[in-house]
Amino acid sequence: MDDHELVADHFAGVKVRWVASKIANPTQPGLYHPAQPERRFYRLTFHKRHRQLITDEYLPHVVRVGKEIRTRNRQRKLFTNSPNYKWPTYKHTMWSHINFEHPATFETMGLDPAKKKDIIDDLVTFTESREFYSRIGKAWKRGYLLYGPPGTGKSTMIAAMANLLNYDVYDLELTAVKDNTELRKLLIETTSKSIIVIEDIDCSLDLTGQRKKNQKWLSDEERDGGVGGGSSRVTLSGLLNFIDGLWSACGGERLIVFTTNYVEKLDPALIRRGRMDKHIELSYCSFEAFKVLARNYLKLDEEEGDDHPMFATVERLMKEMKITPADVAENLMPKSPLDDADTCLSRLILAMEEAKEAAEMEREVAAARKLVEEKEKKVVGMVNGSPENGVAPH
Ligand SMILES: Nc1ncnc2c1ncn2[C@@H]1O[C@H](COP(=O)(O)OP(=O)(O)OP(=O)(O)O)[C@@H](O)[C@H]1O
Repeated sequence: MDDHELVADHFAGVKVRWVASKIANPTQPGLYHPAQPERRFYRLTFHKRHRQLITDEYLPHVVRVGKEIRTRNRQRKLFTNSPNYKWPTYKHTMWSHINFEHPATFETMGLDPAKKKDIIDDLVTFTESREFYSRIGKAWKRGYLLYGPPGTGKSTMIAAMANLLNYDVYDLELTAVKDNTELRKLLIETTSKSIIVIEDIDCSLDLTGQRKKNQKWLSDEERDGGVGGGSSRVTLSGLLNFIDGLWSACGGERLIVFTTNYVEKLDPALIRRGRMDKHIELSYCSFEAFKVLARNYLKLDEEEGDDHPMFATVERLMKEMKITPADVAENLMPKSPLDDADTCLSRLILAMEEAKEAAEMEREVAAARKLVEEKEKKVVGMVNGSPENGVAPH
């Protein structure tokens, strides 16, 4: 607001007026008195019969909405503990950061609409549940496990989550963490309204549940599944403490997201509900997901987007073979200024047909190999005279 500008507002049927004012500082700057800044303030006027409403409800409302606007407008950050990122920071912290500017949104994600809605609803409900969490005595946090083959959109979804909720992202590189103590320190430095991400959790730690028992020469931490190879000594139990302890140690809303290509490799303790509350499978591209991508990449309008003549072929091929959203996206990407929707769709169809042929060929080769192996077994059985494996020699 400019000086002396008047702004009217309405709250619960009551009209109030705000005026921006300032008071110049009366003290003259001198040798021992540096110039003081003027004092700025807002004058709020309303009828005195509304005093109760204004002090009890309106002012808290203004503060809350102000905070929301500030959060919405703030520049979000991507923090990382990776030793490769070394930007100078104002004060030394364990995280370095850059501005988070990933453009992914749920609208642009190729995902089945029902699944998309379910995830968005879950996230929005979480952010609006501060009182609920406090009432049931749980820390205000939620864990998501994103799993599926490479190129199905796990990282993209994390960016879409951050953009939807206006959260910062802490990309935790577990292999760069020295030990459990350092893990805890990193955790304590994270702020509210953030997503803590551990990508490819199966590669970061020995989390298979196959603890290295009977190896007496190993330290407790190494036996417990500490990261091997490097200098990190983060263990599975350290990570479990991280997830559980974090929430009790830090207030404010936080999400923790793990991604993996091999969900079956993970220790069940790590992904049980309560730690990873929502498990989301990201899989090969469905026809519904393809339509979202086609609409975005080819700039088809709503009507054309569901109706392009080549879509029927894509739909048929999608039933006969598997293709990741990443491969669909790559094929739909124009490769020259002359590429139009038909060119991009033809390229995608060709790629799908080639991939289907290659998969069929692979299946045939595998079947032939199996046949040869069975024949070899039979011959060996005949030579050894085993009646189970083949015909016994006369
Ligand atoms: N569901 C999707 N919707 C839109 N784009 C996608 C989707 N999945 C993948 N992509 C595109 O493919 C690229 C790779 O996707 P992404 O990195 O999110 O996959 P990922 O599942 O995290 O892979 P990885 O397991 O290898 O880390 C992205 O840059 C994005 O453009």
